[in-house]
Amino acid sequence: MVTKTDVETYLNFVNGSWISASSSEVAASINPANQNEIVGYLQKSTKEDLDTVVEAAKAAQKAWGKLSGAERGSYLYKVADIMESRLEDIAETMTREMGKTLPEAKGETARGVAILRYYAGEGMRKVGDVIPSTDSSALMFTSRVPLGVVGVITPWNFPVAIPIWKMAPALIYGNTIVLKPAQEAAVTAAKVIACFEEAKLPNGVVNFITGSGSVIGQGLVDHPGINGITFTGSDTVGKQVGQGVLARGAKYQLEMGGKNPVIVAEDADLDLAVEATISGGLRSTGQKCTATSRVIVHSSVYDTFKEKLLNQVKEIKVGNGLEEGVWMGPSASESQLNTVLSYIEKGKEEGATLLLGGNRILDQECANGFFVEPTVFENVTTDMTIAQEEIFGPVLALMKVDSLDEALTVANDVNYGLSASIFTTNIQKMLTFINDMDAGLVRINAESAGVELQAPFGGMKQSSSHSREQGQAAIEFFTSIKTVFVKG
Ligand SMILES: NC(=O)C1=CN([C@@H]2O[C@H](COP(=O)(O)OP(=O)(O)OC[C@H]3O[C@@H](n4cnc5c(N)ncnc54)[C@H](OP(=O)(O)O)[C@@H]3O)[C@@H](O)[C@H]2O)C=CC1
Ligand SMILES: O=C(O)CCC(=O)C(=O)O
Repeated sequence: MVTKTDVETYLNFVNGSWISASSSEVAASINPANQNEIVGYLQKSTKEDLDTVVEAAKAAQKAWGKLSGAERGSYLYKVADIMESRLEDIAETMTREMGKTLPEAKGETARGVAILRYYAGEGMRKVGDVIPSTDSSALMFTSRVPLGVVGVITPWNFPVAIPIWKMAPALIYGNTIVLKPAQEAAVTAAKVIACFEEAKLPNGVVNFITGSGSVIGQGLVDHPGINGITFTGSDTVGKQVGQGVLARGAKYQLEMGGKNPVIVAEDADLDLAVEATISGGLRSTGQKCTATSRVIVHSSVYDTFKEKLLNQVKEIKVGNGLEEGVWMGPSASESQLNTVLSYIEKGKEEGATLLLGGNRILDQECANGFFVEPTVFENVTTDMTIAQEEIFGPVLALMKVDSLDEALTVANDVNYGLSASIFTTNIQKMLTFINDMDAGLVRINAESAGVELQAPFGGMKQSSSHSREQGQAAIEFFTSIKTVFVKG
């Protein structure tokens, strides 16, 4: 039975104050490890609420943009310190709200802190170049200006890291922001915003509004007061966001799906490859856009690799991510669980062989949650749905090949191109893979997941809008270049 007692209601954060939505309606965010537990209630905001939020962000932008980068950076350093002091609470909320294990949630929150400090430092770095003019008495240089108000639309799978890796660069380069987090992780996002509140950024610089994707997400996309949208989420919604923003001439950046392969060559260190396949594919219950989902293995080592993999996957402890010793939590929501189960059914129908898992876990401790067994298929061919579509669940598809050429053909035979790994000890194979793999991140002897905050992140093909986030690449989206010509 669901009880409402002691459950906090989270408000929108607008112009420096927490306020209710005009609808007076709230939506519950529930714990996917125990659907009877409500983690918090969130505002069901309306288009009118959104207008107020955008107005606040717009009004604050000029003064914020005029601060020096160092001044803006000093605010981000404060936010980082506050978030670090609240790491335990934020991480625990994340685990309760979207299911990833507590150590992963702590790691992600620490990463959020590090991203804030990285971009705080960016406030002191160069933003332009001096370019020689053909006129010898003139000075020509580039400068960067903020876009204005940036709409930040984020998913539930990295409820701290993704909002921060979008908000921190937006802010350091002088934009103000409106964050609309995914409903399934909005309590965690509210706790992140509370760190910005505590750091006393000027009113209106950071704003937070919850509500449905179709009303508030789409409302941001269509809003004339929003100068740029940065989005991470599904392929379908991402394309809709891009088209909507383009239609009114604003700027957009999309990070969408992946169908990431790992190639295991005949000369691979198989123990390393097994460990990385499990970590890359099943950590966070497979809910990473960089998760390994296709495991392309050379026929000469296939049987040994398979046996080692199955032996280790069988040992995975699934359960509530708050409990010590649990390696894999639940799917983040009932709808995500049903999506994963329907892909597993599709895999069976289309002729793949189910080697392990494949079921919802309904035993005592897991009965009220959205748990699914770690699942391994073999005899998967590239035309099958489970070899083509992003599952976002703990499902590995084994595919047998006879050469690196064949492995690369299979690996590239998808619409996505986010991340890819190879396990090999042969330098020539490494170089061929680096050259011929169509992915924004190519990783050698390392799992497909794992992003470093100081390096560009983004995909090829339909994984992104061909832009890059994080590191210094972020400046390209969050600013416009101004070319200045000064005649002496
Ligand atoms: N690449 C990645 O990192 C991610 C990929 N995914 C993929 O997407 C699938 C579905 O996940 P889901 O969370 O539903 O992803 P969505 O793309 O639906 O959601 C991402 C964000 O967009 C918002 N949104 C929804 N509809 C609109 C709209 N019309 N206009 C603007 N914003 C909108 C959502 O709000 P709200 O939460 O209120 O719906 C959420 O904040 C997963 O199974 C997975 O395959 C999901 C998450 C991350
Ligand atoms: O692998 C990571 O750390 C980041 C993945 C990511 O951006 C995502 O899943 O949305």
